[in-house]
Parts: sequence; structure tokens; C-alpha cells
Amino acid sequence: MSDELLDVRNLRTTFGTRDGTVHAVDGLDLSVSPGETVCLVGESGSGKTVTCESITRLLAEPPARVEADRLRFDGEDLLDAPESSLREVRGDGIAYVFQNPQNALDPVYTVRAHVVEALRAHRDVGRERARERAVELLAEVGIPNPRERCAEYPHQFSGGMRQRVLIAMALAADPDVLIADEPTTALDVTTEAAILDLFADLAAELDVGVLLVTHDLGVVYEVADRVIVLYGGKVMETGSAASVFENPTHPYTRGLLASLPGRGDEMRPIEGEPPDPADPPSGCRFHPRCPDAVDACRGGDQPPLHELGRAEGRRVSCVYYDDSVNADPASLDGGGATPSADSSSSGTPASAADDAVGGEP
Ligand SMILES: Nc1ncnc2c1ncn2[C@@H]1O[C@H](COP(=O)(O)OP(=O)(O)OP(=O)(O)O)[C@@H](O)[C@H]1O
Ligand code: NI
Repeated sequence: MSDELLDVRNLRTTFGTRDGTVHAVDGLDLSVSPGETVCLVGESGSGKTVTCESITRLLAEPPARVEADRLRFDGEDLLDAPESSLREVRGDGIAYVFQNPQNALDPVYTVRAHVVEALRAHRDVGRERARERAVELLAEVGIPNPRERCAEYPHQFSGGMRQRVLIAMALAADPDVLIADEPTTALDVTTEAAILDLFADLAAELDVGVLLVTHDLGVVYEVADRVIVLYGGKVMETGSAASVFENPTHPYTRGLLASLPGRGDEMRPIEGEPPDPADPPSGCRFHPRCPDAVDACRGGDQPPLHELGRAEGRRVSCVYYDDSVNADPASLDGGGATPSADSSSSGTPASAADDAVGGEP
């Protein structure tokens, strides 16, 4: 039995479309261990959702086609598994938390009824026991006064509290893995931070593995153990969240970081558009938008993932780290993305806010 709950090697997911074959995910490796939070990060269309749905085999095949050298949950092969085993895995082993808590909760049922229903769908448990367990689960996900509040209806809950209810429902199956696909997009920033903290806590306390999808690299630093940066279906960079965040190596990762607010410098969105998935550029998928692109970036296929530091599992797909190419990583501009201790610049959001409130010079 392997230690890894999810074990994916060389995942390739394509879609047959009228415009040709779309390579939505191309050559992705991923593993999630108990208690670990792994984040998939990348702009819209980079392949995050397709990755999650490929793992749980939720995609309609065809038009999708899912191939991999290895696709396992808790040692069990999911690539050739019959639909009945897949259903079992999706029911008990891997639980999904979806994006929009509004649509997922039924306005005519109480919060408790939702969680009881989720519990009874997964195991043979009596109604009374399920009602008790529902209160426990709501407490576990941080609903205050769960015994009283569970009698309320979804509309009486805030967006963040509704998302907590959905997480409680996902936990009802007692899963080994939680997959959360942008679970906080509908929420404000403060609530988002609280919900993401909850995932990290659940991973630690319940020993579940969490696969978290986000396009905000900022949240990753707070909650993730490891991060996988995707662009155009390819892995650009991967490693421990702290090392990727503090020392981003791929120009795309640097660009993502520079596009975040509150990094000391001016926010700088990455210019240009993501690649056409039906007709991606040759070479590095990012080269048409890359401020540091050299000739070696343009030809051939995506550069292999070079190992940077074995201990941290740091790997980057960029020719600057290929010894056979004459390009020095030290010359990478970074676009102002590297964390800077210099906060004296007058354009920071904080000083702008001070001006607005205090009216001081
Ligand atoms: N059914 C489909 N048929 C054809 N192409 C598809 C299909 N589903 C997804 N794709 C393509 O696969 C690529 C990856 O899509 P995916 O939804 O995984 O992106 P994402 O990273 O989750 O983006 P977002 O942040 O917007 O959710 C996109 O180019 C998308 O157009
Ligand atoms: Ni998505």
C-alpha cells in the first residue's frame, strides 16, 4: 500500500473538438499524502479543473480522453477501474467541494437536513445518530452555536457560512481526499482567508489530503504545503509553497506574483492572452508572453522540468535552468515579483488608504 492518497504520473487529458484536439492537461505529475494540502495554480484555462475532473474520472469520455502512466487513489488504479468502483471512490474516498454555495444548497431544507442527507447517502446510519453527527460536523467546520443554527435555512447563513456547510457535507462521507475547485471565488477576501485556513486545519486535524484549486497565488502561501503552477496544460514550476512563493523561478510564476496586490510594488498583470488550447505555441507555452524569452524558448516542446533542489522537490520548466542553453537565470528580470523589503514606495495600497482617511500630506 502506498503512502500517497493521490498518485498521478504523466496525466494527459485531451478533448476532441471541431477545431481539432485540445490538450487541456499535458504531462502532469501530482501526489497528495494524508494531511497535506497541494495547490493547483494558474490563470483561467490553464487546466486546473480538468486535472481535478480527470483524477475523479468525472469528465464525459468522449469527448474527453484521459491517459496517464499512473492514476491511483490509495493504491487503487483509477484508469482502468469499472464505473462502479469509481462511483465508490467518489462517494467515500474523494469528496468534492464546489465553487458556488448558492446553487448547491436547497432553500427549502434546513442546514441540518442537508448534512443529515449527506451522511445518510454515504453510510447506513440512523436518523437520530445522523442528526447528532450533523451538529458535530458543523462544529468541526467552525459554525458557531451549531446546535441552534442547524435549524436555520441556507438563506439565513452568510456566504462564508454556507461554504462551511458545503464542506461539512463533503466531510460527511469521511473522505480521505478533499478536492476543492476555487471554493472561495464567491466570497470576500476576509472570508476567503478564513475558509482556506479551515482547509489547512482539516488537513492537519483529520489527516485528509487536500487538493485545492485557485488562481490566486497569494492564498497559496498561507495554506499550501506544495504548489503546482500550470500554464496551458503544462507544469511550469512546482515545489514547496514557501520556496515557490519566496523564490519564484519561472517567469510565469514571477508574473503571477507580480499581478497580486499588496506585494510592495505596483500591481502588474501579465500582458497578453493565454495560448489557444487547440493550437498552442511551440517551445515553452509561455514564450509569446515572456519578457525573458530567448531563441531557445521558441522551438521544440515545453522544456523538461529541471530539478532545482531535491529536498524541496523544486522543479522548473524553463530553458534558463538548462545547462546546455546559454542563458543565465540570474539575468531573469522577475518583473518586480521578488518579495521586496522596501515598502517606502508611495504607491502602496496602505498609504493610499491612509491618505484617503486622514487627509494628511
Ligand atoms: N468539454 C471540453 N471540450 C473542449 N475543451 C475543453 C472542455 N473542457 C475544458 N476544455 C478546455 O480545457 C482547457 C482547460 O480548462 P479548465 O477548465 O481545466 O481550466 P481552469 O484552469 O480550470 O480555468 P478556470 O480558472 O477558468 O476555471 C481550457 O482551454 C478549456 O477550454
Ligand atoms: Ni476551473
